[in-house]
Amino acid sequence: MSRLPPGTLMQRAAAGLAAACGTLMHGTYSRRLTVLTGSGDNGGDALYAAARLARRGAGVTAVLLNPERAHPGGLAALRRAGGRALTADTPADAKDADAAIANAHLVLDGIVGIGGTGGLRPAAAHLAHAAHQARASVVAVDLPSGIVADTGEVPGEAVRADATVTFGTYKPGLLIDPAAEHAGALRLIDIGLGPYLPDPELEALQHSDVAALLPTPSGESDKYRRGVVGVVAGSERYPGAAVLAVGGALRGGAGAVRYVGPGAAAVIARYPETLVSAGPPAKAGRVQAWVVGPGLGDDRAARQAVEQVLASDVPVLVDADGLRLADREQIRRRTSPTVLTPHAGEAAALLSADRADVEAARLAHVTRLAAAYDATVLLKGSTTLIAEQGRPVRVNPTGTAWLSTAGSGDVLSGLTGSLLAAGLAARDAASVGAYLHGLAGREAPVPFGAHELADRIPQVWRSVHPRT
Ligand SMILES: NC(=O)C1=CN([C@@H]2O[C@H](COP(=O)(O)OP(=O)(O)OC[C@H]3O[C@@H](n4cnc5c(N)ncnc54)[C@H](O)[C@@H]3O)[C@@H](O)[C@H]2O)[C@@H](O)CC1
Ligand SMILES: Nc1ncnc2c1ncn2[C@@H]1O[C@H](COP(=O)(O)OP(=O)(O)O)[C@@H](O)[C@H]1O
Ligand SMILES: [K+]
Repeated sequence: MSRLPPGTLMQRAAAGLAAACGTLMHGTYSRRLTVLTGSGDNGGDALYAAARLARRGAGVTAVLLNPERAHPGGLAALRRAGGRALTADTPADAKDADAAIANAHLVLDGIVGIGGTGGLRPAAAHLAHAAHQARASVVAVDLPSGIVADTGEVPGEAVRADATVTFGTYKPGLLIDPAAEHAGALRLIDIGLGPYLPDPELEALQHSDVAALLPTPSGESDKYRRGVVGVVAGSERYPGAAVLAVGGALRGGAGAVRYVGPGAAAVIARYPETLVSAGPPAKAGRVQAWVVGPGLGDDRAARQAVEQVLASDVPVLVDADGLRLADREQIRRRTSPTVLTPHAGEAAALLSADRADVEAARLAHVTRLAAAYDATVLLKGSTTLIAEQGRPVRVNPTGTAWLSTAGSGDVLSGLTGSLLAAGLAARDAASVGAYLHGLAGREAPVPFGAHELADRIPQVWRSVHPRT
């Protein structure tokens, strides 16, 4: 801001916002736009954008939450363009304000942006509620008011938007649930901040990033050089978990999958290419990474298997029952990478916290878990996050709620373990595993069973990396 004439960034933001709204309303003439206006610069962006739309023929009503502190330049511009302003808490205006929201084609949420703290105050919450009830599309300016921009938490009432037009850079709250669910479709407006932004605290891989990380065999390759992944999963009671984890592992780029446990007959029946050993893991042949835990149960053999795998000197992925059985100090002492893949309930148990608190504050909890275990942690659920101490947290941009089906986590752990065996760093293996798994969930015809996810991986692999 200090390098540019005053107001330049706001004008850039308003121009981008007006263009996006014009597209969303399919034009401006005879369109009715209502602007919910707070007292900060977020309201200023909204008012200047509305003034541009009013000049192009839209009928604009601004509802001011705090008239004395409404952005003066923005309000003057709106009035010059023929827009009208109402005061939210004046009884004479309140009815007109409700009508303007109910009859609008589009409602702009300019209540608060990155300066907001806490949930919406009552007057703002009333307008947000009215907008949600109305037929209008709701477009949030920079972010849906009431969410925490930096964390994705929603501490109270918040706007529910159909789309969010955000400026300069994505905010964590637009990418992490529960806040991300309030944002709708995202549109980023470049206002020239790029060269001046600090390193991100949160990052999301794109197709090209994933393509560059995918393991590809070369002329020198043989099955051992490609990496062998060992899978310790399943039990007499849950043989299916072994099949699903091996199914994921066979599609993750390792050269061979070695299965250790009581589910060998079921595994071989479905995947004859699997190498099987009766166990325990310490007696099985050499592997380049282990996956331990899905459907393992919690008897003595299971406990011993987890301990032996953690005692190895190769990367280990611990999932499901493995998370309950693993000793925290043993994980902290390991010198090879460890990846933990809890869902919110398992993460809560590991941290002695409440599941609901984990789901309400995913970023804080995944970060805490990575520090407490000195491990790479992939927290599953409506938003998947991958944390490792000292590195930006990764948020997975793929996925669908259809993935919440029994056994889908088993496929993910096999897949991710295979990427580890193929030589990816722990954080990359977890991010790429979640990315492909989430794409498979989007591509598979719904409703699907977890084994269909595994079958879908080669197709999404090729869609990410067409030359394979
Ligand atoms: N910083 C920048 O580089 C740019 C910022 N811009 C805009 O400026 C916004 C930030 O503006 P401000 O820092 O003025 O802050 P905001 O406009 O986000 O909000 C601050 C105001 O809202 C009130 N408020 C805070 N929490 C509230 C709550 N829970 N319920 C009701 N009212 C509440 C406060 O009293 C304060 O006056 C950004 O989100 C963006 O829209 C853009 O104009 C582009 C450039
Ligand atoms: N609401 C949701 N939206 C998107 N993905 C979800 C949702 N709920 C669960 N998932 C994903 O589905 C998978 C479920 O894994 P998990 O909880 O381990 O189930 P299981 O133990 O039955 O295999 C994970 O990849 C998780 O991220
Ligand atoms: K807003």
